[in-house]
Amino acid sequence: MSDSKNVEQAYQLARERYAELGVDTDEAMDRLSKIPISLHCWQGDDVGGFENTGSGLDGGLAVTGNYPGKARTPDELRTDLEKTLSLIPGKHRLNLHAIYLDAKAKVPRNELEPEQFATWVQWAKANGLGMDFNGTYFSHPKADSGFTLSSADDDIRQFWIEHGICCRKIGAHMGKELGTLCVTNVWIPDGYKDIPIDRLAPRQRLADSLDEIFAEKIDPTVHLDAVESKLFGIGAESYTVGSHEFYMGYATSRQVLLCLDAGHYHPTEIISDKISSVLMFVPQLLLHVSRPVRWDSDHVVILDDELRAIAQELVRSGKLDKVHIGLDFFDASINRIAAWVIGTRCMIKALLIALLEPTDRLRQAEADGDFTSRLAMLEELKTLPYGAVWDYYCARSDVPVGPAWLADAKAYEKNVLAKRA
Ligand SMILES: C[C@H](O)[C@H](O)[C@@H](O)C(=O)CO
Ligand SMILES: [Mn+2]
Repeated sequence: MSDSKNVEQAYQLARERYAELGVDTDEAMDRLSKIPISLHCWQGDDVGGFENTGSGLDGGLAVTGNYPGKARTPDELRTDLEKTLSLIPGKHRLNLHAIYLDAKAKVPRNELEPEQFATWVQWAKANGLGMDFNGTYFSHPKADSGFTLSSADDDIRQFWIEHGICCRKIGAHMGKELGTLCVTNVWIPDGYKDIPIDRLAPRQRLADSLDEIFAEKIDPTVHLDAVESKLFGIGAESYTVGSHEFYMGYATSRQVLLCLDAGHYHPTEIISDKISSVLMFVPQLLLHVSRPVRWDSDHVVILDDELRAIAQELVRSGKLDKVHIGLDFFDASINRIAAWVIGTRCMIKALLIALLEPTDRLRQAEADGDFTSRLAMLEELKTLPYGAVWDYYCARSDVPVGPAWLADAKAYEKNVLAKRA
């Protein structure tokens, strides 16, 4: 009782501080509550999926750690997601990969249909969630050569084109069923470990394959396509077919969404600075918010400078409605539910901080050439009591305030995860 009184009192003080700067904290919270984050299913089981083919994770991806209790079945993953979502304020989305099908019999990836994802759609409906989708072009014998949609082998390339076509149909079905548009993302691992002679031909084949996948027009109010670039992967260090330049050109010329993954660039490159440029040329963006530590390590997202900069850019640009915010990290060295909760709460917190900024005032200082005030204000804003607004937002959203969620996650670990040994 006294805790909630403290939260309320701290909020009222914070509200006044922000009001002095012309910022309406209630309005910021209302806007925040309408921004969905697409939670990636693959944090729950280390990108394993439920195909049960015995193929390990590949495609240049790596998950480190062996924390006990990972989800082994679709039901376990859904239960873990329910727990996770109960600790995060707001209404969000689920981002599912094709290898997370829920089917009794084995179904080849080039024959997948909405039927194998029916339980996921039912579950999403029951929980008021939208869904996004991804083709899985890795962890499969037909990806063993290191090439999929850009393969020189016509059979292999055809197999993956068919997979891409199936996935769009599944994504469109999800969008229709759930009444909220689904983004289906394409990421492929194709590349060479060592220096290639022909850099062009695989890229030409990739463009042709994508054109075939995207040939059928789908109602953009139920489904959109996205393509994701990458700098390199383990085992594909010298050449990645789907580079940034390739996909920037492809997405611009075909007017599909570009996916910016925070871990897919040179170590000092940041996606926050790309958002405004890219949005000038593509209709919408998909983000894979991640945290690269020295490489594309997919660490759990935290409230660091780049996360804050991404959120600021989305708010300041006024383009929140053109950007689909997805997460992409996987850490098997800590409690997986906690990893989801930490990363997602940080993403939402970063958006709240950005929404609490007196942007018009800062913009005016910049327009006036008063860079002294711009810098001074940016620094002063860093110590304003956004934590009190965040706590109040959690309380009014009926989720734990402050670190209280951790006890809940630990209890779940003891009562559920630990029993999965
Ligand atoms: C599992 C994801 O699809 C994958 O992480 C992809 O989005 C990526 O970022 C690959 O590095
Ligand atoms: Mn990604």
